[in-house]
Order: sequence, then structure tokens, then C-alpha cells
Amino acid sequence: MESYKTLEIIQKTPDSSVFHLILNRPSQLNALSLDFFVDFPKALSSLDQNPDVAVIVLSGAGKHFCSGIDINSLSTISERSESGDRGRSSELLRRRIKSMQAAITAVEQCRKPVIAAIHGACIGGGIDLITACDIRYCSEDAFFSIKEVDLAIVADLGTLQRLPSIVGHANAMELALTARRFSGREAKDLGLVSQVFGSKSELDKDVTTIAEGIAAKSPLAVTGTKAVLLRSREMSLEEGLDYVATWNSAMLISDDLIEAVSAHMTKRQPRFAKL
Ligand SMILES: CC/C=C\C=C\CC(=O)SCCNC(=O)CCNC(=O)[C@H](O)C(C)(C)COP(=O)(O)OP(=O)(O)OC[C@H]1O[C@@H](n2cnc3c(N)ncnc32)[C@H](O)[C@@H]1OP(=O)(O)O
Repeated sequence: MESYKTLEIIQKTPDSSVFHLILNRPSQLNALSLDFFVDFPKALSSLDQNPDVAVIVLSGAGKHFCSGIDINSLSTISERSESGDRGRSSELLRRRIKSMQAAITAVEQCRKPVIAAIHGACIGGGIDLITACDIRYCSEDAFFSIKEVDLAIVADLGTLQRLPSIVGHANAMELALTARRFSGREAKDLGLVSQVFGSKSELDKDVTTIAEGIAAKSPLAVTGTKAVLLRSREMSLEEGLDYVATWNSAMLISDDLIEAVSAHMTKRQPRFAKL
């Protein structure tokens, strides 16, 4: 397994196809540094390509899930181009922002489901990260803030684009304009997280169990469901139905279908080949 400056990857048991991708700068509260934006897409791509991996659980080491962008990196991000020309400096900054956006979008480009397990703070860039994830759970101590306006920034790594379809336009607008803190309970009421667990250890244990459950299902059906749901966001109902008809005309008739039906008929657990 490759090693990363800002991340750790753990497979808790050798036969498990659930891999834990952990934000691992606990002394900086997992603030997102420039290294993170290099490490993260690389790690996701390697997990995506690894047939032993079926589901990825994203969590944070230490006291908090993520304290947002590393404030110390903001000066480097906004450094002017060598020439000092305003146009070239703006173009360089645009390229940097696009590359950071691509690092977050890597979650969606990963075929395998990515589940966020959030404890403590999830702020600014942390929300960019979790809104790109496929499922979100948190512990009772979790709190959230779309903090960018307080730093005189328009959130630019995906929150403003992804959050409205998760919590609705009005809630996204209120949270992003006020930058107010909200609790895990409120996140659940808003639909930002699917469930709140009593403690970080319960969160880790129960999310692993949920991930194992998904990992035991047909990998073709699981990755197909993720791909179709993500594409359907951008499509009309008619286009979405047309897309899934084409998808299933290519994918429906598989060994997985035969195995799932046979397991059901013989009342046993199905076993699927890796993807
Ligand atoms: C192109 C731009 C792209 C992306 C932009 C994204 C924008 C954002 O992400 S906006 C959000 C930025 N983040 C914040 O404003 C959060 C700031 N931190 C806090 O509010 C608190 O630290 C906390 C997360 C609520 C946790 O509080 P607590 O548990 O009391 O810890 P602290 O004592 O406050 O912090 C310990 C230690 O960590 C340092 N630190 C915290 N957050 C960051 C950060 N985001 N970047 C760098 N360092 C951070 C903090 O300064 C402390 O350091 P010491 O050296 O120990 O003083």
C-alpha cells in the first residue's frame, strides 16, 4: 500500500473489502493542506483500481474530522504569478482552484461508494469533502459550519453546488450565508447525515458494519447504482430513465445476477467476484 503525507489507509482485517481512508494530520485538526490536494485523488484512484476494495470509509484522526482549509496554505494558494501580471496571476489562481476542485470531485469519480464518518468539527473544506461523499454519518459530538463567508471567501470546492440537492436550496442558502454552527442532530434533520451515533467509537463500529453490508452486495450493482444516481442529478426524468435502460442493457445480464438469484432460491448468502 502506498503511503501519503496527509492520509492513512487501513484495512482492519485482512479479509475485509472495506478500506478506511483517514485524514491524518490530527495536530492540525486535519486541516486541508496543499499536500492533501495531491494525496487525496491519488489515494482514491488507487483504492478504486484495487479489486480488494469494495467500499471506502472516510474519517478523521484525532479530536476533529476536519477543520477546513489549512489557513496557513491560503497565502501560497493566492501567490501571484512570477511576472506579477494581474491577468496571469488570476489565471494561475483559477488553475489552482480547479485542481483543488478536481481533488474533491475524485470522490465522485471513484466507482466504489465513499462513506463519510464525521466526528467533532467539520468546517469549510470539510463540508466540501463530505458533500461529495455518497453517504454521511456522524457522532453526537459532531458540529458543522460552512465557514467561508467569515473568511471573505465564496465557498469554491463544491459545497454550493452539491449541498442544495442534499438539504434543499433554502437550507443551503441559510447555512452558507450565516456560516452558523449546526449540530449533528440538526444535520440529521436537514438530511445532511443519515444517522447520528452516540460516540466516535460507536460511529466507527456501526459505519464499518454498514460498509461491510454494502461490500457483500454485487459490486456491479453497487458501482452501477452510484454511477446512475450521480448522472441522474444532471438529467431530466426522461433522460435518466433512458440512461439507466442503456446501462442495464449492458450490465443486467451478469454472473452477479445469476449468483444473487441462485443464493435467494437456495437460502444462502451470495458470493460475488471482485471488481
Ligand atoms: C481556494 C480556497 C479553497 C478552499 C477554501 C476553504 C475555506 C474553508 O475551509 S473556511 C474554514 C477554515 N477553517 C476555520 O475557520 C476553522 C478554524 N478552526 C477552528 O474554528 C477551531 O480550531 C475548531 C476547528 C473549532 C477546533 O477548536 P479546538 O478544538 O478548540 O482547537 P483549537 O485550539 O482552536 O486548534 C488547535 C490547533 O489547530 C490549529 N487549527 C485549527 N484549524 C486550523 C486550520 N483550518 N488551519 C490551520 N490550523 C488550524 C489552531 O490554530 C491550533 O493551533 P495551535 O498551534 O495549537 O495554536
